[in-house]
Amino acid sequence: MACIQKTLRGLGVLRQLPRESTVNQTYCRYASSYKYLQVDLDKKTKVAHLTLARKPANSLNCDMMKEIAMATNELDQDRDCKGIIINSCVPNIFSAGLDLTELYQAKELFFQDFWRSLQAMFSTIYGTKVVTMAAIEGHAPAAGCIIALATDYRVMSEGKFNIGLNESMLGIPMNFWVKDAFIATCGQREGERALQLGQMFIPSTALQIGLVDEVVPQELTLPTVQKHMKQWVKVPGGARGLTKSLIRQQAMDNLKAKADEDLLIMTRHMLSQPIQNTIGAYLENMTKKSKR
Ligand SMILES: CCCCCCCCCCC/C=C/C(=O)SCCNC(=O)CCNC(=O)[C@H](O)C(C)(C)COP(=O)(O)OP(=O)(O)OC[C@H]1O[C@@H](n2cnc3c(N)ncnc32)[C@H](O)[C@@H]1OP(=O)(O)O
Repeated sequence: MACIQKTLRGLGVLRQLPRESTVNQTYCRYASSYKYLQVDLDKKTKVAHLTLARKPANSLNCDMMKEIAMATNELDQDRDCKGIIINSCVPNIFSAGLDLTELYQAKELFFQDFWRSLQAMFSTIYGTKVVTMAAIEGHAPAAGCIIALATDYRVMSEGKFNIGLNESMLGIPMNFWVKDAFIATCGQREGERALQLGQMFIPSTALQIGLVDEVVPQELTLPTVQKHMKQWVKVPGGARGLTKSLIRQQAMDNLKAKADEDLLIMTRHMLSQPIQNTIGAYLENMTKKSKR
C-alpha cells in the first residue's frame, strides 16, 4: 500500500523494499523468504499466517523486526491477501519482546537501526489496510504486546501467561506511540493506571480491560482467530480498509512526524548507564533462572 511505503520510507527504514508492488507471489516465495518467520498465504481463503519462529522465545532482534515489517508490507501489496494472522511456533510464548541481548551494550548506530526497525514493524502492522489478527498462545510482554496492539483483533489463550507493557517497572519511561496504541485500545483510565504501574495482565484481566478481545482454551486460540478472520474478510475490503485508515491515520501521521524525536529520546534513555545496568541485571537474572 502506497501509504505504508511512504510512511516507512519517511521513517528511513526498509530501504531495501521494492518500490513497485509485487503481485502474483507464490505460496513458496513467502515460505522460503525469511529466517525468523514462516509466512504462508492461502490463495483460496486469501488469509496469510505470519508465524513468529525465532526460538527459544521469539525475542525480537533487529533482523526479525525488519522481516516482520517486510513480510507485512509484501502481503499488504498482494492482491491475493486480505488478512494476516500473526501467531507463534514457540509453545507458550507469543513473543518475549525486544531481544535484550542486542540492546545490552549496543553501539549507537546499531541502536538507531534497531529502534527504527521497531518503529517500522509497528507502523507496518498498524497501518496495513489488510485485516490483521493475533493468536496469542502464550506470554506477550512489552514488544510482544506491541505487536498484538497493532492488530485489529486479539485472541489470547487461557493459562498462566502474561501480557502488558512492563517498561516503567524496569525504570524505563514509555514512549509516545506505544502509549497512544495502548490508550486507543484500552482507554485513558486503564492507560493511566497500567502504564504508570508497568502492569502485566493475566489473560482474564487483559480481557476485562480490553487489551485482548477474547480468551479461549489454548487449543482453540488459532481456530477462533481463523473463524473471526473468515468473517472479517467477507466485509468489502475497500470500504473496511478505508475506514480502518480513517481511524488509524492520525496515529500513523504522528509516528511519522515524530519518529526522529522518538529515536533521539530513546537513544538517550536506552544507552544511558542506569538503563544499561538494568538491562544487564535483567539478563543476568534470566540466565540464572534458566540454569535453575
Ligand atoms: C529492559 C529494557 C526495556 C526497554 C523498554 C523500552 C521502552 C520503550 C517501549 C517499549 C518497547 C519494548 C521493550 C521490550 O520489549 S523490552 C523486553 C521485555 N521483555 C521481557 O521483559 C520478557 C523477558 N522474558 C521473560 O519474561 C520470559 O522469558 C518469558 C515469560 C517470555 C518466558 O519464560 P520461560 O520461563 O518460558 O522462558 P525463559 O525465561 O527460560 O526464556 C527462554 C530463553 O529465552 C531467553 N529470553 C527470554 N526473553 C528474552 C528477551 N527479551 N531477550 C533475549 N532473550 C530472552 C532466555 O534468556 C532463555 O534463554 P536460554 O534458554 O538461552 O537461557
